[in-house]
Amino acid sequence: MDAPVVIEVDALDKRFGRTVALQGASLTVARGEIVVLLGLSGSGKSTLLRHLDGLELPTTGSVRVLGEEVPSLRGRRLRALRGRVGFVFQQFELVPSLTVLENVLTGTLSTLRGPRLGLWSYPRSRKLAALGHLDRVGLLDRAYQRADTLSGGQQQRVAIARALMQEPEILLADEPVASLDPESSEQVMSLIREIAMDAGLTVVCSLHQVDLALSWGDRIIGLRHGEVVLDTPTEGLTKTQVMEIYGRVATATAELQAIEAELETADVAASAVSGSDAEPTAEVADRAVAEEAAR
Ligand SMILES: Nc1ncnc2c1ncn2[C@@H]1O[C@H](COP(=O)(O)OP(=O)(O)OP(=O)(O)O)[C@@H](O)[C@H]1O
Repeated sequence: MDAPVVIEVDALDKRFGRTVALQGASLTVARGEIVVLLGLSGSGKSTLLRHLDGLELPTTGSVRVLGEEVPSLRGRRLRALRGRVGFVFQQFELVPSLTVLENVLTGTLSTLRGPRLGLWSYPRSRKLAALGHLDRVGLLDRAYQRADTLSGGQQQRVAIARALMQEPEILLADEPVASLDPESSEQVMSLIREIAMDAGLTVVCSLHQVDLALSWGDRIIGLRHGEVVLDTPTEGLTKTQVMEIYGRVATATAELQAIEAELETADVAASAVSGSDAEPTAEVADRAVAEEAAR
């Protein structure tokens, strides 16, 4: 029997003033699927993900998640949905001055009454659960360390443990490794996949690297200028085919060249950084793209 559909987006348009962020985006995701949202910066990946959690409202179109029409949800019903959908962000969004354990515990706040100040204020069962999730992400020995003393990769693993506190059915990840070096990126992506497979989680993760999308996801949904231009399983798919699909929909040669340049630059930066103590890939890639643009 086919797995039930848990995410259903239909003809979604989103405008911010005169900026068109999404146009006619439609997709469905079945329970347990591990999907990559692939696209360049500005293609609408974050905006799409944010609609799935009710953080953005559509201009037109519909967004159904776990059977709920998300834009119509308010108050308690919206919080209940968000409790079933974990979110991991590019910049981790931890509270730097709190311990790792307290940060993980904040993942449970929506289910507790009243504010929580300090570790003692959380029920013991939650603390044990938080320690279990920290163990799962390999950071049990860092539980009492301040979050801002950890490396970027470790902070993202804490953010994953925090999302797991909700025991989500769906995990959304918005460029979770964009600010990490290649080695940490690989660890974090592997971890997300392992956890998803173990728990039968549905994952939608935005990325801009074609190679990573191909090696990590079961399926790629490609966005370009807010439109879905690709929706296909990754098995048997090659980078060249992905580029061809983007090429076919690119209206101007210059635009296609820009796409290729950005993807190539990211690859070159990745190989330049791996195995050395150079600066993180994303920064190298961003600077190279900026230099290219300035030429
Ligand atoms: N709150 C906002 N107000 C105005 N414009 C916005 C807002 N959020 C997104 N946009 C615009 O919508 C478009 C899509 O942005 P979005 O962040 O979804 O793209 P993205 O693919 O996630 O890019 P990135 O990887 O750089 O975050 C961009 O042109 C962006 O400037």
